[in-house]
Amino acid sequence: MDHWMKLGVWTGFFILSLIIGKMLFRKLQNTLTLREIPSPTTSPILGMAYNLIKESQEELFRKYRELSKEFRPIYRVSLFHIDIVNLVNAVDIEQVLSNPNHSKTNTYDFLQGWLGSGLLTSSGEKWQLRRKLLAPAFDFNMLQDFLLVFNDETSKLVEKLTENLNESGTDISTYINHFTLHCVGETAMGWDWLDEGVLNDYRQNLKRMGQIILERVKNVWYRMNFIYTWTNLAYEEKRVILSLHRFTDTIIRRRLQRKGSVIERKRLSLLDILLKQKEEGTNLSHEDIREEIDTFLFKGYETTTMALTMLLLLLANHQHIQESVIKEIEAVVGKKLRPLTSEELRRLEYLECCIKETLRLFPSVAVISRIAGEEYTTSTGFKVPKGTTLLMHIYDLHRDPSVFPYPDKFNPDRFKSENSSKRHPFSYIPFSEGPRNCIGEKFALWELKTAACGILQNFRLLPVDDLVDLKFYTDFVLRTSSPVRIKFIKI
Ligand code: HEM
Repeated sequence: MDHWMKLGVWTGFFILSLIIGKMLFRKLQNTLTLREIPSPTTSPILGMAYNLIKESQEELFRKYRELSKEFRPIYRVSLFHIDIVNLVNAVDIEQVLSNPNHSKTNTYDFLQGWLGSGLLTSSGEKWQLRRKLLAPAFDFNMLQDFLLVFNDETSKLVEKLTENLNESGTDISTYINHFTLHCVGETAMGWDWLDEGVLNDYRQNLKRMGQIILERVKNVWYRMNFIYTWTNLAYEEKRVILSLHRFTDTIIRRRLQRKGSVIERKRLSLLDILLKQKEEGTNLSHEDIREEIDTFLFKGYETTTMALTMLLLLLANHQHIQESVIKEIEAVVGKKLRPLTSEELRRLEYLECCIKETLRLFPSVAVISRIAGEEYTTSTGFKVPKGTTLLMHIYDLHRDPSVFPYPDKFNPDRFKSENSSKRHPFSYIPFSEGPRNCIGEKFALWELKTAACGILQNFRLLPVDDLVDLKFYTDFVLRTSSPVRIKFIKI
């Protein structure tokens, strides 16, 4: 090696050391800044990673609830060397959600193989374009079309429940899953002609996809792409994604093969809206369309399943509240099952309070995350460095006793306008808030109201299991780990 070459190597080595040194110094500085934030005592090196590996998902869910209670409004946990800041109060959460510089975390990257960079997973300019493109699919006129689907599917749900009445109670998951998947499937793609067997496979694949992502979130090694790629789980994920994509591709292709322009169809689905935009010159590839359809299904299916399940369970366990809802339905709609109008839905105000209270106690999306895009100071004076992972625990925010007295009690009156108008706007956020709030909020409310109304016109709901015995866990959606049973008494 000649003199100049040696000099070059040493200079390179020196510059690299400087860069690494600077990074380590910044990491140390950030760690010291974050150490100011209160934190539970955990395993010294592993931190919460120890709990992630060792404990069941139900146990972890319970542990986080305890931490939120003990450390409200803010606490820090660590996973090996990574510090995570947990927020449990309205002011701090507003600070994060209303600032677009705080971006989504890499947990959303785990979804990219399946959902590409669609509305949920994209950011910046691409997200803005997509949000604008999809907004017409959720406007009042489209919702009126979607209501036709909700009405049809409610009739089928009531029919199925009637055929399968069970003295010892019905495990409602099969029925609710079927209802919500059909609602979102038909409104997204107009798939009313689909075969049940194909749908069943699709449902199984969706479920497995959720489990795979949970495993990636839980297992620190699986978070590292260069290790994950070589695992059996990654291999299985590829297979599941292939099936999910094949399903959506087939539907898009079949729709395109139908005669005539999509603009001429009367009852439109989200797919029609996107194809219409393409016909009118918007630059949308087949993959772009598929990723939005898949996102719609992913976000619209299990969130509403959980909400409807918990609404029925809470009503079964609170007979006097169920009676009041039934009285309202009789006054607004009558006793006989029939298609509802949007005006009738609007007038079912007490039912809406029950849905809101259900989503307060059991928000389908229990936690959302962001990466701090810039350094900022929390309401209680702690500095949060740029790049910090932030978890916002909607579940615990909704159980803040200073905002919701007797927080564990099911009390829909909290949402009557006279009781809720003075609350901080970020103290109740089941659909999130700020620019990245849920685009499907109205869709979900209309669907839930239609189903609950049809069911209560036909059945009295009685409890089978005690609510306090239910165990929960969460991945992208809140879930129960045991079946939810209700006794349906036909009237
Ligand atoms: C009870 C039902 C629902 C709940 C509780 C819910 C909740 C949420 C929450 C909390 C977010 C923010 C996620 C985050 O920031 O990480 C979100 C986003 C989103 N939701 Fe929903 N959702 C529901 C139903 C639906 C439905 C029915 C659809 C579509 C049909 C839908 C589509 C979306 C989409 C596309 C986003 C991403 C929006 C964006 O980033 O611009 N959701 N939802």
